[in-house]
Amino acid sequence: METMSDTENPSVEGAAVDDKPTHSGFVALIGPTNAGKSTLLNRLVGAKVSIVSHKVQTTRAIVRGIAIHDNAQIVFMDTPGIFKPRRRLDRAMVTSAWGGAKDADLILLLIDSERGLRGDAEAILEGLKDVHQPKILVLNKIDRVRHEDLLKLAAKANEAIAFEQTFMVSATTGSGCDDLMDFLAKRLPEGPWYYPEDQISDLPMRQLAAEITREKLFLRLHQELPYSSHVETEKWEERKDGSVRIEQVIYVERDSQKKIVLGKGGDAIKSISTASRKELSEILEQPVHLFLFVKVRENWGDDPERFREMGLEFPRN
Ligand SMILES: Nc1nc2c(ncn2[C@@H]2O[C@H](COP(=O)(O)OP(=O)(O)OP(=O)(O)O)[C@@H](O)[C@H]2O)c(=O)[nH]1
Repeated sequence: METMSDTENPSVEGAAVDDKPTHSGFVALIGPTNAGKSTLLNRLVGAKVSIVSHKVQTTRAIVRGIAIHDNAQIVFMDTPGIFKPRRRLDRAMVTSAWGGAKDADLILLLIDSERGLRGDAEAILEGLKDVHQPKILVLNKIDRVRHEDLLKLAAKANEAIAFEQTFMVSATTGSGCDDLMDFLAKRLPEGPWYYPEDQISDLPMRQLAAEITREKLFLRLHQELPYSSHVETEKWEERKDGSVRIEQVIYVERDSQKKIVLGKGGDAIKSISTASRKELSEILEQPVHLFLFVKVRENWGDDPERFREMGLEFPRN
């Protein structure tokens, strides 16, 4: 793998092979839950770094995907959904999301154009007024709405905030995504790249592996399981034969949830495990032996230790 200090890597010197200057920077994706942030991130980065599921509030900690487009390296910060906080964990997520926005070079506000500005979107627009970075509006799910409604929505949002640009995209079909990337690549400041070219995510592998299992868990059980479940990778053992043994614990809050995760005769856990193992071995390009355990841990949503593990700050009030 090339490193930033590798003199062979032309980007380190601030100029790419064709002598055009390199650009790089951080882009925060902000938006109400279910706006499609994870789907868009996966499309733009071209590799799975975040969870896509039908369940709201799947994204907890900030994860990043890195896209290379023309001479630019675009580092995306996928923020947790911003919504009205109830529990402490929820409040930490909101704080973390805004924190992410303030660290970024550019802010992308992603709106589900079918839902428009109702509910959380309005609160986010309000919050964005205090954020000074350049803001870009991205209307998503354009495959679901009429063009004239899109134009009305764009006008309304631009009345509330002075967006530098408005894009209309569909994260699922990819429509409009190239234009967005062209813009971001040019708009980010000139400068050397932050990460080696072949690095797609700076999420530690253990955490990425936990995210993958969590995704399978939600995909399989999204009707029955509350989003309060959590996956941790406890052991990671590279073996001489080139395979890896991974042990993960799925934490739930109640015994009844444990039964759901296990399923009848272990059906559910088996299929979650198979799906996760398959994807992990594709990503890691090595055979994976995956062992899943289910444990009940009550009120983990109020446990400071969990916050630390997820890279969040425990709120004091
Ligand atoms: N029709 C359509 N559906 C989309 C599009 N983008 C995302 N979706 C769907 O919208 C739902 C939510 O997408 P996610 O990417 O999980 O949304 P998110 O903003 O990351 O959600 P949180 O993690 O809860 O913040 C999923 O069912 C996606 O398949 C789109 O462009 N068109």
